[in-house]
Amino acid sequence: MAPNKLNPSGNSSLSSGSQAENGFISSFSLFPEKAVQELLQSPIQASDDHLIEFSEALRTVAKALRKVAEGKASAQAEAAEWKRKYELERTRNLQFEDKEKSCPEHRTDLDDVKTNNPAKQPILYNKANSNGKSEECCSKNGICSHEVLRDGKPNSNSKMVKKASFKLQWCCKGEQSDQHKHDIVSFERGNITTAERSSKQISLKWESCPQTVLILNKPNSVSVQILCADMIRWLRQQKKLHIYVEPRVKVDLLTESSYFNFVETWSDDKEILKLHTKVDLVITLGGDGTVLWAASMFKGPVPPIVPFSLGSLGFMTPFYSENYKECLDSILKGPISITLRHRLLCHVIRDAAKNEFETGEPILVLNEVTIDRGISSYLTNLECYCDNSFVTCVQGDGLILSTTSGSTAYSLAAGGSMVHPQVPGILFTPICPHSLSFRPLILPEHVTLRVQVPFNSRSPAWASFDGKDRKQLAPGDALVCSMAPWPVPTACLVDSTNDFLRSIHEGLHWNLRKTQSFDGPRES
Ligand SMILES: NC(=O)c1ccc[n+]([C@@H]2O[C@H](COP(=O)([O-])OP(=O)(O)OC[C@H]3O[C@@H](n4cnc5c(N)ncnc54)[C@H](O)[C@@H]3O)[C@@H](O)[C@H]2O)c1
Ligand SMILES: Nc1ncnc2c1ncn2[C@@H]1O[C@H](COP(=O)(O)OP(=O)(O)OP(=O)(O)O)[C@@H](O)[C@H]1O
Repeated sequence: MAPNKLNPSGNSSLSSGSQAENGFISSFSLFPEKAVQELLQSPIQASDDHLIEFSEALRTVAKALRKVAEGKASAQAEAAEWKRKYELERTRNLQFEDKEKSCPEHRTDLDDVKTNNPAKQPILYNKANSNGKSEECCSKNGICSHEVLRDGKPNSNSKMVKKASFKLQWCCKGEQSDQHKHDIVSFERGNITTAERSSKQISLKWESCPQTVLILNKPNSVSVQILCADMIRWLRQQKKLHIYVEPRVKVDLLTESSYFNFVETWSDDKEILKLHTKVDLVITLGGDGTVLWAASMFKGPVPPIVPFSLGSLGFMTPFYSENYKECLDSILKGPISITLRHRLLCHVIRDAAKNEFETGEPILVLNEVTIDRGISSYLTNLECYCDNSFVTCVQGDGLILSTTSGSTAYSLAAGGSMVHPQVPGILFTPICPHSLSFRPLILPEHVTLRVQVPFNSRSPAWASFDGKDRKQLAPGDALVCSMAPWPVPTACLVDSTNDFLRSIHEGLHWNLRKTQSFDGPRES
């Protein structure tokens, strides 16, 4: 039997099987094949026309739906941006109000700062010191936390030590400059906050001595445990510092010796939220993962981090543990060259939520947020919007939204460019896109990105944050992401550029090639 529209395979046994089950088909089987085809010719053509009409209608509906989704995305992105701005402004206002209450004579100058009067910005205010002498708080080439910290309310907890004050300075090509200093970085009570991002070399100078250090260890490492105990003894005996460790580390230390009774920790995870108000300096003992862990503990401002390398790669860990005493000695004296590593603030927005504000806690990432297909074998289908514009639909294994610090991590493996960590920007890197023309992008730091799992997606997507905390994104859910106002200040061994270049040379053997010899053909 030849193939035809009713029986494309031409398989007669199949059609006879159908006859038994289906009276409609069996009535057609009484006609000869040609007659059946003639009979069906005109209705099938008609139904083809209907199909064409129907598919055109579907296309129009899809277009309209895309428009609606774009409108919704743009409204939600705008709402997220306004929420971020509102929260930032509110925090600042509360801090200013606190200060005004505790120090009403500063009202005029603070008002100038509040209203961004550039003429008044560089100098915060002067205040009589304990000897009655006038003391300038903020010197010419930087901003300092001196006054802010000195004015802080006395803490009810007698064990609490006030945070050390410090001054931030930055320079361009070796020259110090205080231009834009209040636009770029500000801090209240010793917490660093960025209003805009700086691309200059930044140096931190202590105004008073650091007194409290938090040490974070990579787990399950004997060498880290030994180094940590040794470092704590030295910091206590030689530097008279207060020391915090994680509860698990304190247990290990006490098992070793009751000498470590003085080491402080926390019993309730809520106390972690207040750590930034107590800690002057964070020391990490591990690899890049421990720096990511340290950053994740601070949901707002982050104290300066000194990362010691006890891992295999160490892009963010420039300090060698062998000479930790000299390193810490010089860091505690200052000044320290620092890299302000920008973070991304991510919100998962559930379609079931009635509005943006019903969604879960925002998540901060230092490297990247990844949206991938998880265990599903289907292509991801992710609609991406940047501010109010449709960017593209990602069809492939997924998408990485990375900071410039994370550009040497997962994004690099997916074909993204390596970017100096001090460059402000968001990397938009597809993972195995099923399209030859999908090249990675680098977007400016001020944009809000939205990645939406469309309702017609064949499977859910999965978001993970610095390689952790996987969350399912069901069809209709979205992830909104923008640059966070709280960078992670990490101490540099030399400076941010030297450290970055050293890490790509040593860590990745970047552009390593034998030099061509002079011995050979050359231009005459
Ligand atoms: N295919 C990949 O390259 C791949 C896959 C998954 C996760 N990752 C990365 O691992 C990170 C989590 O790190 P972890 O230590 O918790 O997990 P991990 O122990 O699996 O280590 C992953 C590796 O990434 C390196 N790394 C981390 N941050 C880096 C950075 N900013 N620059 C260069 N290398 C970096 C680490 O040194 C480590 O060698 C994620 O944020 C992601 O960037 C990479
Ligand atoms: N204090 C900590 N508590 C819990 N987990 C931690 C802590 N510090 C690090 N981790 C986790 O342990 C894992 C390994 O840490 P890290 O990358 O520092 O060491 P590593 O794997 O030996 O280094 P490298 O990746 O350079 O070889 C990471 O996933 C990190 O998130």
